[in-house]
Amino acid sequence: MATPFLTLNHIAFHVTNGAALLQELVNKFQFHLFAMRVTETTRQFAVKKGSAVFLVNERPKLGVATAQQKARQEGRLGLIQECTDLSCIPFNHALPIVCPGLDLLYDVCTSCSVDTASNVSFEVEDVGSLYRRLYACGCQILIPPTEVKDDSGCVIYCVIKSIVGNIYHTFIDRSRYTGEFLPGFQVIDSPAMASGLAEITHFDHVTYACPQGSSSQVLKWYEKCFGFQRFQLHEEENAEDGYIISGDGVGLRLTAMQYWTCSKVALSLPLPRKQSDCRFVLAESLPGQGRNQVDTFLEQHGGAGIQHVALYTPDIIATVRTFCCTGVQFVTPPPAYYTETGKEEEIRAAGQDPQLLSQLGVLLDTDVSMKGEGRGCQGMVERRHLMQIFTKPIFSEETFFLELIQRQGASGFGEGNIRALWQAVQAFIDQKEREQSN
Ligand SMILES: O=C(O)Cc1cc(O)ccc1O
Ligand SMILES: [Fe+2]
Repeated sequence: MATPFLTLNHIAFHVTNGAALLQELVNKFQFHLFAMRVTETTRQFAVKKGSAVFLVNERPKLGVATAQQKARQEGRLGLIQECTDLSCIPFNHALPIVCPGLDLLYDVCTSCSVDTASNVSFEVEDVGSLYRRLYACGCQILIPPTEVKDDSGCVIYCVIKSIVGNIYHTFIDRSRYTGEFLPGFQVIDSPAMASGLAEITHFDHVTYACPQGSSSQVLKWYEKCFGFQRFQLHEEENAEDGYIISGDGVGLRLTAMQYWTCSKVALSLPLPRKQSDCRFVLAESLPGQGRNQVDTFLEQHGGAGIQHVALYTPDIIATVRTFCCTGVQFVTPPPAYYTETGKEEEIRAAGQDPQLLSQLGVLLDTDVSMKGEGRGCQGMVERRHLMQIFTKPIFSEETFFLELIQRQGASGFGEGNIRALWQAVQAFIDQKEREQSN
């Protein structure tokens, strides 16, 4: 079976209060609200920054739907006011329309009772053939290929369930659609906020929190169904075990995978294959290491799911500075991180200011490798850098958070950063638990 070419279209949330998450993404993370769909029972908001698009799905208000349907049948109700109060949207734009149809479009309602990021949606060339492949693989199909049209054309999409927790995937062929987002959405003509000093270009990776021992099965499923391939995060990583980081309170196994995307730059034959920009990381805790953030996620989320999404920024310093002013809260790395032997020199060698990084809580790791070795010439040391920071959880539970990442040549993850990020998240969770028990 030919490997399907995928392009990330959007990542969708399912939340109880869509307007609150919208506010957070727009006001704090400076995403731009560009399309929305409001029905009698549900609201869907699409926001973007660079090529990173989030879709905020508000859980349908089923009680309201039933009462309203009844009222309407009895001729007691015209347009429904209750669900269309969008006064919290920080833009002046035309009053929202009430679209026909009660359900969410391009998604399904997740059974998850807490707020969650649960759908990674891809653009594909041929939904029909992908659907046949997925059907043959025994995938659970939630919405078979379905056509949706509006004045700008039509798309075909299907939705399938991943084997990981509450994660779904929507596959969309939008080759016959010229609109901004997807049919059924009202495009919002609001000026994009100047991205200014907080530029995000794309999603760098999506990390799933998985139960212990499940990563290899998940990897096999994604390989079989979508042609994903293993991606090595670290040169010392073992093919069977993944990248294991343990000791000093850390007990983490990471396994990464990537999909193939068809380069849109040159569509000449042979069909160009390009590694995806966005990778998938499977994170599981190691046995016997005590309480930890992956298991906290599984407990509070009610099972496996998307633990975090990493947003790529070409200037992490400027982005973190801006986000601190807009009210984004970041976890604090262990203070010892910046005073470790050699860290200051390492940061300086990367062209960064150690004091500034420490003030902002940005982590920097270096991947050192030999270049030109074994070819008769003298090996040269090549240093590639990686800077990262994690936000505090976005919802009220210790579940989903965002990451900012800037890569300077390094394509994997460094152990120092993973340890420090783990400890930073753990310190936050432990502190919150202490506060709650007092
Ligand atoms: O960043 C990642 O995708 C992996 C990761 C997960 C986690 O729980 C803590 C640190 C870390 O680097
Ligand atoms: Fe990450």
